[in-house]
Amino acid sequence: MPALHYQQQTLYLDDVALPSIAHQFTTPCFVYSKRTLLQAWQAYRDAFAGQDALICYAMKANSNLSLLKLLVDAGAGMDIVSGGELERALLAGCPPERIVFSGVGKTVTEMHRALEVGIHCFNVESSAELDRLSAVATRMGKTAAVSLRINPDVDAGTHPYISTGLKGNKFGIAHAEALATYRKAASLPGLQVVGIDCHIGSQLTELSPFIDALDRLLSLVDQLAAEGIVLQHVDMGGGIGICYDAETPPPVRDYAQAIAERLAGRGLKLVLEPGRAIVGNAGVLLTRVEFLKQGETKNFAIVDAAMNDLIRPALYEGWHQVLPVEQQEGLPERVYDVVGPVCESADFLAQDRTLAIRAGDLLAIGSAGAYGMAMSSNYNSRVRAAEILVDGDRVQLIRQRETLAQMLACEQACLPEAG
Ligand SMILES: Cc1ncc(COP(=O)(O)O)c(C=O)c1O
Ligand SMILES: N[C@@H](CCCC[NH3+])C(=O)O
Repeated sequence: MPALHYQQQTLYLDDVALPSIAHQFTTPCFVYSKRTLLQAWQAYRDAFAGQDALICYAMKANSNLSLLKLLVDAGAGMDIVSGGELERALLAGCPPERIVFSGVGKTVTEMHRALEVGIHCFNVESSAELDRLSAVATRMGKTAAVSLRINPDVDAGTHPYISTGLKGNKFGIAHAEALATYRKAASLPGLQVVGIDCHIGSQLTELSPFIDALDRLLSLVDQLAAEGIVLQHVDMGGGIGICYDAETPPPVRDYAQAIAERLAGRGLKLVLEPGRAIVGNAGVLLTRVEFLKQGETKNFAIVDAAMNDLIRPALYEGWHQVLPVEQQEGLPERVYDVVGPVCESADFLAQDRTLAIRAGDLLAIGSAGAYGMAMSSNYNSRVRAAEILVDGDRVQLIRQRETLAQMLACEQACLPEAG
């Protein structure tokens, strides 16, 4: 049984009817399937079981503590990009030696904390970052394990805003600079060079760009070894893309096999940082239609979720499935833009969808588990949505809806006393 399915015209996530969730928790809210989340994790774990692999879930995709804990308990490491994410990983019980720290702008404070707890590795993205990390580690009397993120200049064929491995992107160290930067890293105090990494983009639905990038990294590994800089691991960054619509991403087993063939006999450990592939299809955004409105050239379904809850359509023209939660018979089908209440024309969740709906109906926005809640904001002073986990027929609140008081607290605390 697929996680999302209709039973007598009502949409269920696993064994839970979605109207009951809306009734209990109101909308908008994110609803996740524990079974789908863990299946996606296990697919990665099983595919790489024969290799010496550390799979670090990229929590930027969804950093809900309860979901992190489920993944940590299932054996996941964590890929983090900030001090905040580090604290989340630790709160979820992730052993520090299973944490890798990515990102172009790590602060002194973040480096200090990561060294203090003893993370597995820093994925360093520039020569200036090497200097800073060396200084922080030396001051603390520690040694920082370092991997250099190399920008392999491979076209990932994904949306330009989520492509990261091209020359024009801010990420990583240029391929041409790689050897010189490794020499520098090897010479600095407080650092131990252990790996090489890349991340060429997100939502890749073909293997060839990953493989091209790996081949470029391995050629560097060989050149470094010839100079006496022997690496222990190669980190291939994020996971394979997911199916939002009609995409046909390759099975992770094929990816694992292609990597295994290339790493055979090299004695290199593998690190991976999948995010979207683990959590993307485990979640839906549940929303209610407030009004139907006929514009001059378009019909609008105005819903209570908005771009502040799910920004992917506005930001990258991300396509998400829209499913009526209760299918109605006898209603006319119309083509709608599904839009939110935010004052932006880009505030749409879907465009040009044929739906048979009425005001008051519930809609489920599909594949909203990754980069949904994690990218949400308070724009238009909207509170952040609740998050709910479904486990078979059980329902668990895993994040309360933010209250207005919570949203206002940081500013209210700065207001001068009345009087
Ligand atoms: C360095 C790094 N690792 C991992 C990821 C996770 O990528 P994905 O969600 O596509 O698996 C990202 C995001 O694109 C990233 O920037
Ligand atoms: N946030 C993006 C992916 C970029 C991930 C971070 N490098 C998305 O929703 O597709």
